[in-house]
Amino acid sequence: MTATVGALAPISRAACVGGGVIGGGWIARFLLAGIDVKVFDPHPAAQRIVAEVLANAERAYGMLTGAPLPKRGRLTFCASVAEAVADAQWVQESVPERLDLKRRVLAEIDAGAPAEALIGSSTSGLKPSDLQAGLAHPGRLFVAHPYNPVYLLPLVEIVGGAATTPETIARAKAVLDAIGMKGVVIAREIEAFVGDRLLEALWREALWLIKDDICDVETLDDVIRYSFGLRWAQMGLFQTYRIAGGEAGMRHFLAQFGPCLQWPWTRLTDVVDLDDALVEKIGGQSDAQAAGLSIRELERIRDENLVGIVQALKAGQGGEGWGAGRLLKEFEQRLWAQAGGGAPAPDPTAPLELLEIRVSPAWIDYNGHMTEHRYLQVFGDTSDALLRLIGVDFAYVEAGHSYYTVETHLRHLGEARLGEALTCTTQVLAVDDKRLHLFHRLFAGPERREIATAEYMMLHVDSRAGRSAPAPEHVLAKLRAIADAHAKLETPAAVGRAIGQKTRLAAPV
Ligand SMILES: NC(=O)C1=CN([C@@H]2O[C@H](COP(=O)(O)OP(=O)(O)OC[C@H]3O[C@@H](n4cnc5c(N)ncnc54)[C@H](O)[C@@H]3O)[C@@H](O)[C@H]2O)C=CC1
Ligand SMILES: C[N+](C)(C)CC(=O)CC(=O)[O-]
Repeated sequence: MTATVGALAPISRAACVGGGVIGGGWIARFLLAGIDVKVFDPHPAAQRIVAEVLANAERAYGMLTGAPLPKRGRLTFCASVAEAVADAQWVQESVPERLDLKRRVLAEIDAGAPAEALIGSSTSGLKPSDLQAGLAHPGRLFVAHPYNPVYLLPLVEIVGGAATTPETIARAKAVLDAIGMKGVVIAREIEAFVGDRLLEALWREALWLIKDDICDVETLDDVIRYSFGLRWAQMGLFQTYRIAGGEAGMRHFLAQFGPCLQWPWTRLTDVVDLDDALVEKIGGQSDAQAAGLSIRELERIRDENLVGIVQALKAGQGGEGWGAGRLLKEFEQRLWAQAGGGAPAPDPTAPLELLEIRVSPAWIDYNGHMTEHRYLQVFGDTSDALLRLIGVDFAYVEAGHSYYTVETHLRHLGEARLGEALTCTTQVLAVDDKRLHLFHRLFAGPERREIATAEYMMLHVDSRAGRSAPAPEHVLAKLRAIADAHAKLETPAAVGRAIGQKTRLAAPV
């Protein structure tokens, strides 16, 4: 992003021990929150794998938000656990799911990390008390169980063991909240916590359905993704079933479907034997379902879909946001608040670069490229970025003043494709005590193809009185500084152009 802020969290240094599927996701999550990360993973391809996950994460963030993310943290690969954790404020352990291995690695982390460092384990099911056994400082160890992909899915189950201090839990929650995650504290430790208890039940049942030839893996996945999978992204199990009880709600639902629990609707108590034949059956059907797409390609498709879902949820509940969408909205507001204000340093040789974003999946129309109203959104976001730069931020608007757009002339010059990087620049053409005349230009791709321009007239308003009003001197001073610098730039040929102008000029023939 062009506009960046400092690290968001109460921490600025993390260590990740294990950089596989989940460790790689944590690394990306921390780095993109502006936190420096040191990594230890003995796998010979660890650096390549982490780089690929990070590239996917950056692509996804570019599509997810136009808010000013912090400057990316520094990534360092280390030769030992001790070197990785030596100055860490948060250490995240993500080594394979084996108690003996985790205990050995956690003992090394505990011995090498500063006394005040938090130590989270990504374990999917081991109890934190079992991980704490033998540690010199067990009070700072807790389970921080994330969901794949860690850089997009916000939930972390925070589970304390017998020795974990309440202060550790509170500090862990504060760090996660600050980096846009949702740390939920699980009241009592239990193997597999809450999420994996539920997933394990579904997984166990699914394996039986495949083994017993009730359906194949693709049919099973279709049953989920065309039905309750869609519901679960926005409401959980209980709220969904409350609605399913009709006007009488949850009590009626329990009365109607409670007896089914006694019927043979489940084989959950039996564990399926994952013998070679079943592994081969599932593996073969899964290969066919993937239709040649690599894991990285599937990850990118998954990420695009998740971005689209979270963005839809951001617009939910009348624009207030809902669930994971509301969390994103609140996170973005904090990012804007942290980035807002500050004296502009106008570069007299060029228009201001105020916005960088990638084309989101939800922005693509039936023509296969960015749909027209998203151009206006990008230009609007660019105007907002300029306003924040001159001090017209949330507090300013809440105090009853703002700039409103009164006229826009948008020209479409080219197309933008899914995932493409967009950059928007602004030239301040003129300023007086009420009016602000701007010219934005939108560029796509690394070669910066100019794909649109927008000329804006904005008016300073007293929003409570509902009429225009002069802007205060501190805002005007910042604007004039930019306008004076931009006065030396060439006025774009399209300024003042009207629709159909050329046709009208040629009409007398
Ligand atoms: N894969 C998933 O969907 C999820 C996994 N988890 C948990 O995350 C942890 C890691 O799982 P994955 O990332 O899936 O496994 P993975 O196999 O993808 O990655 C494990 C990484 O740990 C490294 N490693 C092995 N020994 C090590 C050592 N002594 N020191 C440092 N690194 C070492 C390996 O080289 C590998 O890169 C497990 O506890 C798992 O239960 C949690 C949530 C979801
Ligand atoms: C399969 N799993 C137990 C490792 C899954 C998880 O722990 C959470 C997830 O991301 O599904």
